[in-house]
Amino acid sequence: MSKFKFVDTGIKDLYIIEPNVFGDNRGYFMETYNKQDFLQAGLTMEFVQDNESKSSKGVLRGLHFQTQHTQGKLVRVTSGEVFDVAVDLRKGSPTYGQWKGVLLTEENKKQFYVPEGFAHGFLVVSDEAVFNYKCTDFYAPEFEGGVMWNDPDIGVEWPLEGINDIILSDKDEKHKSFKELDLPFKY
Ligand SMILES: Cc1cn([C@H]2C[C@H](O)[C@@H](COP(=O)(O)OP(=O)(O)O[C@H]3O[C@@H](C)C(=O)[C@@H](O)[C@H]3O)O2)c(=O)[nH]c1=O
Repeated sequence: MSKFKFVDTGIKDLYIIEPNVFGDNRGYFMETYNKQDFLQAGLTMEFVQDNESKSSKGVLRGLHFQTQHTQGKLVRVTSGEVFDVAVDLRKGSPTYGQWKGVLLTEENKKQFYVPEGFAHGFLVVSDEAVFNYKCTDFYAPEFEGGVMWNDPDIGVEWPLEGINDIILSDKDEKHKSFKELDLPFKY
């Protein structure tokens, strides 16, 4: 029996994954990844890099992708809360240009699998958040790309209530618009 629930998002290959949490008088235990269970659900990717970042409220990291060494990302939050977003950038996909957002929190322990060919980003909605993720390919800064978080054609509905300032990196201030992108991703 799989220790995970793989929830369809309406976008092919993009999943919300809910782990089975075993609580007892000591606290809890959960598996956060299990190759066999993922394989059984049709998720055949292999991970080669694990990352962690910490950010304060209002930090928005995104929307990122790599044009070569494209990365699938299995993401989760171990402290705090973020609104996590994936945008389908695969030409020929029936959901090309569409986005999906999910609240990932320390409490709900949800994970999001963002496959290759998607832009990915998140907004921190708690005072601080620690973000952890596994990637299917290595960081390749020479192939880094991004699209503006507030691109009007993508139209992500970020939960901005209670957030006075959006905090971006210099890199994230300068991304192109969706219309200006010329991407290699195929469905
Ligand atoms: C992403 C990454 C960054 N770095 C370094 C480069 C830089 O000096 C510092 C911070 O990098 P960045 O500003 O690109 O970090 P960040 O804005 O957190 O980038 C991440 O954002 C989220 C939304 C993603 O989807 C990730 O794939 C990644 O793009 O860390 C690595 O050494 N390895 C890595 O894999």
